[in-house]
Amino acid sequence: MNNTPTPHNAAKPGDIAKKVLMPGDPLRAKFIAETYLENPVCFNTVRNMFGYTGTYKGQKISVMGGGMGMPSIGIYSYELYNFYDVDQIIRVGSAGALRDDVHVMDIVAGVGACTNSNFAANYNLPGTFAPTADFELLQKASQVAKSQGKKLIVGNILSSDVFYNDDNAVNDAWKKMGVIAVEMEAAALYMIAARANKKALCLLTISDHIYLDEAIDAEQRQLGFGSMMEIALEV
Ligand SMILES: Nc1nc(Cl)c2ncn([C@@H]3O[C@H](CO)[C@@H](O)[C@H]3O)c2n1
Repeated sequence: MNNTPTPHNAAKPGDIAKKVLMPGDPLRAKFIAETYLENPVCFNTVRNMFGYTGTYKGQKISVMGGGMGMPSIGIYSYELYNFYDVDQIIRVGSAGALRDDVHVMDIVAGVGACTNSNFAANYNLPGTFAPTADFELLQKASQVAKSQGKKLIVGNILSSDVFYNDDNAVNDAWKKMGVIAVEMEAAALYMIAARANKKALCLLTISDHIYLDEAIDAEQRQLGFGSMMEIALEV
């Protein structure tokens, strides 16, 4: 470990567990810590990107917000992997469905993350990098979901730099390739993990549908998120 604390994370060496859950919203990180972890201790309040470490079924685990967008999760995940010796980060987020057979409240695992971002330019590659989830984490999540009697939809997702598309035709283009849903962080997390030779997985609860008129209320959002959390905590 070096450079800790960082400009973005006040945690000291040893404050953070090897396993980290990462929602986008730091208030969601606070909720997860207070709801699922025993004796949660806050290790970061820099920029209000809250991070906590506690135990779940006796195992040390941390939860920290990653923010919205690839630059943000790129900073926090880079520091966790490279400066705090974190082994695995599971992003637990929300996404908008593209496929017609995917609906709000469904739980999705991104085996791959397409992107319109230029994030990979950082690595000076002679071609197109394929950001992918760690197979062991994905396999475990699939097993846990099955043991909990839950459907886990596994496939390609899209990490977009844009929430408000100027031309929604872009959604049609991604949909024709079978992309399940759109969010804004997974591709960067997968690239940062690959470069650091660490593990990452993105689990998503579908909160919107780009094409179908489906919406969920706050209670359903909380319920759906909880169902996904019950999987993520066991991976
Ligand atoms: N582009 C986009 N589109 C839709 Cl329909 C989304 N639904 C949830 N998100 C996620 O929630 C935040 C945006 O509200 C982002 O962090 C993103 O990962 C979405 N991001």
